[in-house]
This record gives sequence, structure tokens and C-alpha cells, in this order.
Amino acid sequence: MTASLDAVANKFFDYIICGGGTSGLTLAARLSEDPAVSVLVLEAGGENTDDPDILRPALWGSHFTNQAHSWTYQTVSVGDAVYPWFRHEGKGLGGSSGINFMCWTKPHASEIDDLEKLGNPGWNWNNYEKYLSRTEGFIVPSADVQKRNNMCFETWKMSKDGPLKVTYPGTIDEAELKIQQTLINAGLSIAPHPLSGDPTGVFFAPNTYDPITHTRSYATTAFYLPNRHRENLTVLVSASVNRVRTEMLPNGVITAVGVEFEYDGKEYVANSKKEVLLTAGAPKSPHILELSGIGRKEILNKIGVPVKVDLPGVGENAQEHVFIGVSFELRDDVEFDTVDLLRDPAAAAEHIELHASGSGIHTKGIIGFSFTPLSMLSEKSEEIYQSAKRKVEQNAGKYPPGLMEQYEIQLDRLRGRAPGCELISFPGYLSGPNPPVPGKRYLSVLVAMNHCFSRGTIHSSSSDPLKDPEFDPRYLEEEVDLDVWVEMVKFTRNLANIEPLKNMIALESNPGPEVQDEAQLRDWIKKYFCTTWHTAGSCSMLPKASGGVVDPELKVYGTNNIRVVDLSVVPLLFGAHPQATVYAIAEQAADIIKGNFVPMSGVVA
Ligand SMILES: Cc1cc2nc3c(=O)[nH]c(=O)nc-3n(C[C@H](O)[C@H](O)[C@H](O)COP(=O)(O)OP(=O)(O)OC[C@H]3O[C@@H](n4cnc5c(N)ncnc54)[C@H](O)[C@@H]3O)c2cc1C
Repeated sequence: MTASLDAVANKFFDYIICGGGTSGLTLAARLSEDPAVSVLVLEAGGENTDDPDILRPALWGSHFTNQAHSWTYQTVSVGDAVYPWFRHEGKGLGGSSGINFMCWTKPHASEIDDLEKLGNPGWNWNNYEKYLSRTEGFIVPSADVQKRNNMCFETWKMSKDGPLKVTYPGTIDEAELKIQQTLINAGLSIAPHPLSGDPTGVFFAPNTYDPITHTRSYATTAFYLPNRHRENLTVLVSASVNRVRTEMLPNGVITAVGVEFEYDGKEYVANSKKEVLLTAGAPKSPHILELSGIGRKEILNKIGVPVKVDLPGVGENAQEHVFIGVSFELRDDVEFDTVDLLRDPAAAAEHIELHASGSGIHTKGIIGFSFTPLSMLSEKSEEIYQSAKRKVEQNAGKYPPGLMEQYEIQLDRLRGRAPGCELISFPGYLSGPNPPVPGKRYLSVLVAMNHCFSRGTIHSSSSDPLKDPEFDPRYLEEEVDLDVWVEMVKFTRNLANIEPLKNMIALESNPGPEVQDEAQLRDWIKKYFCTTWHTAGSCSMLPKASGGVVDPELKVYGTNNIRVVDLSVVPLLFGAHPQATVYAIAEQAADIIKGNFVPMSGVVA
């Protein structure tokens, strides 16, 4: 059971963790392994344990309409986009790991090594694998499942020891193999070791899935429930952190002494003896810093918060992954159960029943992936690269501190060093503008742009903690992003002409026959794309002079004992779904905080 207010208000704890999400619960479990240390987690949302809408798989996106499950952020500038309201993060224990799409992927090793290259000793692939192995609990599927799905794990380096269950969903349709074969026929190859350093190619990715109960495995089941009995771990839900309380040390550095939090409409205080750890996610961690007087002085002056540390990088360098769905209507004779069925209330009820017995749509997952460099998809890749390079060189003097170093790496990736183009097979309709036809089933290929050059900002617009920060993502501001994306969509549409997919589909629903030439394609993308909810960078781990907010020990510059430990610290977003990386960051952070971190050398050592 979570704690009562009385156990928290005005009490003292060694560590106060602000946000009980993916990283927060991981960190809490690791720090409280030492019974001599007291740990408090404050989570703004509810406990949400045993909630079937969280536990039952294949409910992708359904949480967005439920305020108990997700935060909804309106973005500031969205250009022509029609889905600005589609901006969500997880709320309640488990955070985004409780509402995410459960896909388990990892970046190319060189992209993690890039963190070290950007000035962060110890943040490299070797340490990444070491720390992620503490979370990851891979369950190898049966020999029968492997044979049926052409799976081979000999070259995959996966840990079986962690508490987070990672495996394949109970139902894998034969259609997934056909989609995979189509991609191979289109020129891609099987990725030899996609979850151990090089995801280039096609593969079936596991999910965060418990194969016994056919339910979601997430930060709550892996790190909170098994440890909630610990006497030194206190978790208070419905407690929203307003700001960090600080004092100034004689040397001009500020030190955290606790936090102020909102509970049931009133403000309370919890005191920290050692550290305050911000794990509120990329939209909210910079918000808490700014409300605490740590941030860009112009922003703090504007919202009337006294400046304690002038730290211009807070809320800057925000990066996103974005996707757009190309949907194909399936032929009626194709055997492929898709989530389209769930639009019929009677079928939806039937599949809830089926789930209880370990079958039906709710035992499916999103598993079909390919990651490639642009050169594998388009003959225009060199032209696009040269044009992006010219632009970066021309504007070199105009970029904010640190961005040029990031762009140099991004150009290298664009030329093929790491795969930024992703295609995901989604069993159902997920696209616009043409709506699904009742009774029809769809396959959508989600075309995801993972190495966006555009950068956004997330800043407080008021000193009122209950007012959400303003998120200005500046999507597609850098034209290379759209150039790359157009080529990816062209490649994807052409899959309809390649067997065996050709034989499965009746027609292309979106973008549809109205979208023919390149100008129309560009307009369609600008209108109907959507975030992939992987926001990073808003509290970047970089040297301070490069726009950094935290140092390589994740400590906020100018403070003695405030750290940020969540996806916001990643200064340059990689080409993978980020939950695995968030767990790895939290695991490494726990060792750093405990004083146990012995870095394994990486490329820069
Ligand atoms: C819809 C969706 C689908 C996704 N799909 C995938 C996927 O399939 N695979 C994948 O790898 N990744 C996926 N992701 C991304 C991944 O889940 C997240 O990047 C990751 O979980 C973020 O972890 P975090 O610890 O940074 O933040 P979160 O897990 O979001 O945790 C932040 C926590 O802080 C709490 N909080 C916020 N403000 C306050 C405050 N002021 N006081 C107290 N608590 C506060 C929040 O309620 C939340 O619980 C998805 C994300 C979303 C939203």
C-alpha cells in the first residue's frame, strides 16, 4: 500500500524522488536496497496498480482519454498539423511505462557512445549493456514459436536476470512474417543482433510482456510491487511536486533541503537529508527546475520566479521522434486479426473475455520493426545529406552553444553511421485523413523519423505549478527532417507493389489516391504526422558551456545535491524506442548516487 500524507509531510528522508514513473521507480528500488537509507517517492498521479486498462496489452492510445492514466499537453506551434492535442505522457505509478506501446528496442551502440563523445565520460555502450542487464529479464520463446517465426537468438545478447519481463506476445500472426518478407524483398536484410548494438535491418522486437498472465510488465510490476514492503521506501501518490526548497551555501552553490508538494489542494513540505532527484519526465523535470528558480534568467524573470541559478539550457534542446501512418486496407480473405475489430463493442467485449483465457487480440503486440539508414531506402540520400551539410555549415555561427557538435554527429548518422529511419508494422488502422471503413481490417506501416534535426523548447509560462509548461516542439523546422521523411514514405507506399504484401492488400487508405506528387506528399505529412511521445533533451547532460543542465553525474549545474534522472537528460536522441534506455539511465544513476559507479571504458576513454 502507498503511504499516507501523515507519513510524509514535514518528515525527513535521505532521498526524495520527484515522479514515480519509469526512472523514478527504478531508482527508488535500487536506492532502497540499502536498509540504512530512507527513500521517498512523490507521484502526481494515482497508484493505478491492478488496473486492467493498464495491464491488458493492445490498448494502444486508449489511455489518452483517461486523465488518471495520462497527461495531455497542448503544443504551442504546430504549423499545419491536425494532431497537436495528441501529446501525452504517462501519469500515475509507472509513468509512461504504464501507457506505452510496450515495444522493447535499443539504439545502435554508436549512438550511446555519442553521449560520451558529447562530453559525458562513462555514458557509453559498455556501461549501457551492463546497467540494462540489471533491469532486463528476457524470456526466450519456446522452440516451437521460434521455428514458426524464423527467430534465432544466438547472436542476441540479452539479460535474463532482471525483474522486467521482456518477451514476445502470446499471439504472433503469420501475416507479420509476410510483412517482414516483403521488406526483405524490398532490399532490406535481417538484423543480425538488433538488441545488442546494431538494429540495422528487419526483426521482430519483444515487448514488455508477462507471458504467464499476458499482461504488461512495467516499472510498477518490476520495481514497485516487489519492493513496496520495504520499511525504508515511502511512496505517496496524488502528490505533485511544486518546487525544490533550496538554501545557498557560502560558496554560492545551492543545496536542496526538501520539496514543496501539492496534495488534495494544499501545499506541504518533505525534507531531504541527502538529495532531491527529479524523475518527472522530459516535459515536467525542466518545469520543476524553473519553478525552483533554476533556469534561463529571462524565462524566470518573465514568470516572476527569483533566479537562484541562471542555467540557460533548462527546457532547451528538446527533441522528438515523430511518425506518420501509411494504412492499407486488407483483403477480406487475409487471416490477420487486427485491433480494428475492437471498434465493434460486441467484439471488444468478446476479446476481453478471450484475454482472460490467454488468447484473442489482447495477446498481440507491436513486433515488426526495421531500422535503416536513408541510403537503404532512397537514391536521394547523398543529395539530402549534402544539402543538410551545406545548411549546417552556412548556419554554424548562428546555432546555440553545443548544437553544432550535435549536428556534426547527426550528419555522420545521416550518411549511414546509425539507422534513423524506422518502419513499424501496426496491426490496425492508424493514419489520416481517410477514416476506416466499418467492418474492414487494416495494416498500417508507421513511418518513424528518429534523427530529427529540429529542436524545441519546454518552458514554464507561469509561476503556478498547476499550469502545464508550454511545449514548442518546432516540428520540421529544419527542412532535412521533411526531406528524409518524404523518401521514407515513398519507400513505404511502394511496398504495396511487392509480394507477399501485394497479395494481402485491397487498397491504400492513407495517404490515399488523392496524394500523388511530391508536393502533395509533403503537405500530407505536415498535416497528419504525430509525435511518438519520446521527448528528450530538455535537461541535457552536456558541458555547461554547451547548453548543459546536468553533468555526467546527472547533477544540476550550480547545485550541490539536485539530480535529474529521466529521458530529459539525453542530449541527442537516438534511433530507438526509449524505455530500455530510460531503465539503463536509472540503473547507472543509482550506482553513481550510491558511489558504486566504476565506469567501463568506452570509445572515448
Ligand atoms: C503513449 C506512449 C507510447 C510509448 N511507447 C513506447 C514503446 O512502445 N517503447 C518504448 O521503448 N518507449 C515508448 N514510449 C516512451 C517511454 O515509455 C518513455 O520515454 C519513458 O517511459 C519515459 O520515462 P521517464 O522516467 O523519463 O518518464 P515517465 O515514465 O513519464 O515518468 C514521469 C513521472 O513523473 C510524474 N510527474 C510528473 N510531474 C510530476 C510532479 N510535478 N510531481 C510528481 N510527479 C510528477 C508523472 O506522473 C510520471 O509518473 C512511449 C511513451 C508514450 C507516452
